[in-house]
Amino acid sequence: MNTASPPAVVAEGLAFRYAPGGGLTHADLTLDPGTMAAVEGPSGSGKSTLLALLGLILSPTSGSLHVTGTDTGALTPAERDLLRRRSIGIVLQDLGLLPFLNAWENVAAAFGPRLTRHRTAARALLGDLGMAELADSPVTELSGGQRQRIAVARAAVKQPVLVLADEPTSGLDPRTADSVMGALRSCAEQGAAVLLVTHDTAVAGACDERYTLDAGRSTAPRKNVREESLG
Ligand SMILES: Nc1ncnc2c1ncn2[C@@H]1O[C@H](COP(=O)(O)OP(=O)(O)OP(=O)(O)O)[C@@H](O)[C@H]1O
Repeated sequence: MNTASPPAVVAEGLAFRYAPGGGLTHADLTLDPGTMAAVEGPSGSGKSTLLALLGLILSPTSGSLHVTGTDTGALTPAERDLLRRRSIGIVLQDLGLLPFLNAWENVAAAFGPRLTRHRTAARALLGDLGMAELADSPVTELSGGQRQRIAVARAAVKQPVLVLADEPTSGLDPRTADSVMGALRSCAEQGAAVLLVTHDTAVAGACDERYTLDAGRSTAPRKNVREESLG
C-alpha cells in the first residue's frame, strides 16, 4: 500500500433504493491503492448494486462516496462522467466486448474511437496477460476465459485508480480463473484498488480483504492471509 496516497475509495453509509424497493441498505468500505478486496454475500444482498455505486453508474440515495479524495456527491453529472472515465475500470458480468473488433481493438476502445493510437499499449497489456498471440483474434472466436482477460485488460489499460469486477471468474475452470485473478492482481500491483464480487470462496481467499453483504448491509472487512493459487 502507498501510504502517501489517499484511499482509492471511502464509502460511508452508502445506500441505494430501487423504485420497487430493495437495493443496498448500508455499506461502509475503504479501499487503499494496491489492495484487492472481495465482496461476498447471498443472491440479492446488494453486491452488484454496490459495484454500480462505486463505479459511479448509480448515484446513492444516501451516504457518501469519495474516490481518491474527491467527494462524488459534490460533482456535476459531467464531472462524475469524467472521474469515471479517468479513474475507474469496470468488468461487468456480460463483459460488453464489441463483437466486430478483435482482442487488442477491444482493449484500445477503452480510450475512445481512435483505436490505432492505443494499439501499442493494448497489445503490450495483452502480452502481460499471456495473450500476445491472440491479440489479433476476433473476440467471437475466443474462449470465455480469454474474453474475460480481454475485459480485464480493457478495464486496466488506462491505469485506473479503481478496478471493479462483477463475478470475473464465474463459469471458469480453476486454472482459467487463476489467470483472470492474476490479471486483476497485476492491476493491484500497479497501484489500483481492485474490488471484485464473487460467490467463490477460493477467489475471495485470494484477495487481501473480504467484505460480506448481508441483507443490504456490509460487515467490517476481514483481512486475508492470501492463498497463492486457486487451483
Ligand atoms: N434494476 C432493478 N430494479 C429493481 N430492483 C432491483 C434492480 N436490481 C436489483 N434489484 C434488487 O435489489 C436487491 C439487490 O440486488 P443486487 O443485484 O445488487 O444483488 P446481488 O447481491 O448482486 O445479487 P446476485 O448475487 O444474485 O447477483 C435485490 O433485492 C434485487 O431484487
